[in-house]
Amino acid sequence: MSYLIGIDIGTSGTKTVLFDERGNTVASSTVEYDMAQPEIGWAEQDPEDWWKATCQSLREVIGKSGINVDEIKGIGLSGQMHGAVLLDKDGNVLRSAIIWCDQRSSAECEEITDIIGYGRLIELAANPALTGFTAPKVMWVKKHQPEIFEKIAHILLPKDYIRYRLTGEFATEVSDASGTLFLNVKERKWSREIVEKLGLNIEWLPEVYESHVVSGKVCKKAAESTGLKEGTPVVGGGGDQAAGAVGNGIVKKGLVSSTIGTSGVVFAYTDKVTIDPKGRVHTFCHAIPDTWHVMGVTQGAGLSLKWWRDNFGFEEKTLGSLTGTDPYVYMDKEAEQAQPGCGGLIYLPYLMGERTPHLDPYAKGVFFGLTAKHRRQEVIRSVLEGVVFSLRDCLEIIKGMGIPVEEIRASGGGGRSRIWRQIQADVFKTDIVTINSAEGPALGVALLAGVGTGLYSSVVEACDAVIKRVSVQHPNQSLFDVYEKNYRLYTALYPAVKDLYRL
Ligand SMILES: Nc1ncnc2c1ncn2[C@@H]1O[C@H](COP(=O)(O)OP(=O)(O)O)[C@@H](O)[C@H]1O
Ligand SMILES: O=C(CO)[C@@H](O)[C@H](O)COP(=O)(O)O
Repeated sequence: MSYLIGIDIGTSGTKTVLFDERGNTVASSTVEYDMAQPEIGWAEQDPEDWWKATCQSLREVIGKSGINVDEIKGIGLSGQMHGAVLLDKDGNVLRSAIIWCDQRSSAECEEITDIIGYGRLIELAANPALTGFTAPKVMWVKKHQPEIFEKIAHILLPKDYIRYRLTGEFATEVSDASGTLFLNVKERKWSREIVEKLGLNIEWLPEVYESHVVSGKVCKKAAESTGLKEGTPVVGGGGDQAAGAVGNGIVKKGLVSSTIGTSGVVFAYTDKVTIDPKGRVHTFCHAIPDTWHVMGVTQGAGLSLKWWRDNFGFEEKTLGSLTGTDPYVYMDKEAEQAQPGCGGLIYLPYLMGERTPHLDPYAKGVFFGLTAKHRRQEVIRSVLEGVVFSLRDCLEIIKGMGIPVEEIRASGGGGRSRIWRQIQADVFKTDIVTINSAEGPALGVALLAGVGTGLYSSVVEACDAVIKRVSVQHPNQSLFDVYEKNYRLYTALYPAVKDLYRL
């Protein structure tokens, strides 16, 4: 039997999954870590934590499965996108990684737009400068930490730092590279013009591969730390959204995924570069040659529920640890006890600023319409509903761009929740489908590894062989009016308060 491994360097933890060649999960392990917030709107992680989590989860997966590591034919890497990992000439990490949801670089976004020009930036990078992306983070370091900037010899994305530790190679692939703002997204190669105009060195950027291509092999030192066999091939892999899309079979026109991880993402496949002139959704390379995707991103999706659990969910955490049940499951049950619409309580999930549709790093969370009648149950449910309203904002823009939306597949940690999926069906007024695997990004990059090592002839063939629909939740028409009323209120709230965010 041949096996494939997918490793996903998520924001809340690293998940490693061993699959058999038919895409069945053989063993899985997740190791969590923290996100530091040194200031409001800042977000950093220590790349060493990702590496330790990768080693531990690989050892656990290999141990649990009991397989012979010779049978692992390939490894794929997926990860949270956009983070800036800065290394010196000897490969040492220069500072904590500034990650995707960090909002400190709005001045640098303006500077980048002035230097390159908005129109030219869209022509080259297909996207405007946003605080989420890598380039503004590097420019922030250039301005605020010149002593670190002058030592930079390599700029890597989170999963590509893990690739460096696993293989010793400096490499990335097109889907994740798209989120740096350094890539010419149409031509699928670095834009020398952008990099040099920003006063950076193109030599600092790694080799860019297509996502299924073998980028290196597990080195001796990494084999000792992880239990893998030296020489195991590691393919390009994908940014977690493109990887998750492959793992959900979003590899054809009309298919769309709605993912609730730490962030929330509505992702649609396209066979040509399709750009929102207002830049509210991202246009990136897909993990399949000659294809692209658009995606709307809400910053605080699963993060909102995690924030609630960590700060107010003492009861659910206690119950969870007593019974061995995930506290989120208790929270789902509580949300089920509240009426849809939450008696007019509306939540804006802008805990880490917002990308789609507002592109506003200063946006903040709001509970609107609280009354003495509201209980804990309504508050939890309003968080679930507010996140889905934000995903609907993403979906509306994608539809408005003329991209066909024929089937929506739920994914991510939040996609495991039946009630969160039903709210999506009711608010989107469409069926919500689940597939036979919940491993999303890890499965996606394992399939890419299968293509790169010859087990499959193409990504589409791999997805057709492995991914099957298993459930459909239909929208409940009787709830359309209540949700429509709340969604209208939701969309009116941001314009009403946005000027106050900057005070
Ligand atoms: N049973 C559940 N019900 C509702 N939400 C859940 C459940 N399990 C996980 N989640 C949500 O999923 C999020 C984590 O999703 P995941 O895809 O693992 O994140 P990431 O890739 O960002 O690390 C949590 O923050 C939580 O909000
Ligand atoms: O910034 C984006 C996509 O543009 C996020 O999707 C990150 O890639 C983090 O993902 P999760 O940790 O939520 O999976």
